[in-house]
Amino acid sequence: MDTHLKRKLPIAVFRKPKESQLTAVFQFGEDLFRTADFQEKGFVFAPFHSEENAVLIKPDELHKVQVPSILPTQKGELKINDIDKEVHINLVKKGIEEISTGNLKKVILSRRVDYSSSKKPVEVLQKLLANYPNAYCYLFYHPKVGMWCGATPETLVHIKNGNLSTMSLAATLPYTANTKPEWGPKEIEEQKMVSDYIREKLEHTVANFEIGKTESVRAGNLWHLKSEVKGNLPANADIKKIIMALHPTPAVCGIPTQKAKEFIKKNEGYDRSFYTGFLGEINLNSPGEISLFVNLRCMELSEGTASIYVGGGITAESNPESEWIEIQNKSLTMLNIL
Ligand SMILES: C=C(O[C@H]1C=CC=C(C(=O)O)[C@@H]1O)C(=O)O
Repeated sequence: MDTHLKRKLPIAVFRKPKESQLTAVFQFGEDLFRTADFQEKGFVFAPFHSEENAVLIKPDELHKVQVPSILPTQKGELKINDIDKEVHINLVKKGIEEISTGNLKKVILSRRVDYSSSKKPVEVLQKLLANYPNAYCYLFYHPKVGMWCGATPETLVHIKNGNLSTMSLAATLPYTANTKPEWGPKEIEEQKMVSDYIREKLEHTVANFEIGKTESVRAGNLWHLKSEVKGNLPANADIKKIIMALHPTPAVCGIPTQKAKEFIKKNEGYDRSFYTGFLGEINLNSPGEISLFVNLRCMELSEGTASIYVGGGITAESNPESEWIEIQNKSLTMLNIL
């Protein structure tokens, strides 16, 4: 992996949640390929704004190894970056105002924070694997795209043997050991909006469509609300259409989707790039097997800088100060690694 990175060649390395196998996809040659219809074989990496097709890393060589067991890192003093607190609070207030006009029901508002870091990518990946066994941990590099890594708790879609599964994941509270979180109406509504959206998008395409019960799940130092979703695909299903119907869900964009997208583009004041896009394997193990995740709890690594991306769902009930604390807590997932 080190040699490949030194030669500045495209690579994607990932480990699925709760699994111990690490997969590395090596592409020889720096061509920038894109998927046309998700029928290709490889690893895809898609930005939030999907005007262009997702980047594809072709598996010129594929390696699967067991993840070496590494102990989780001891957490030291964390330096949270409070710069731009006012900027974010004002953005959230603007979101709440827009919701009060009836133009939007929900919008995810985010920011990017730069930290200086000289950590080697391999070391960052090792730490992600050791600290977040329940997350999808990855490292992605393409000389024409950049270097990204993360530990995401959110599935976009899995497809295998015609069975489809996804999840409705939203709402956040700090993780507390030994006690289950107490969710308020704001959080319950916030997550329900995601479930309703998925229902609307898939119910008529997928047979035996079913949304499971909502449960609290841990993601690092956070709790979220999650419902599992499943169904069966018809034999002639258009995979690209299904993926693009789910991306972006109101867990990362908002309701209604188009208006929320426009609000985000106009007001966030930075380019989300691949944050809140999606990534993962397509047809790598067998034709028709797809395993995609939403790019959350992630960072972009460039010379001496690690840029952490975080956001949170804003509804009519949101409190700007609490939303600020929430994204600070979310940024700890990556900050713990640096
Ligand atoms: C947009 C993010 O999280 C989403 C996923 C789970 C909970 C969320 C929330 O509570 O707002 C967000 O919808 C992020 O981590 O940057």
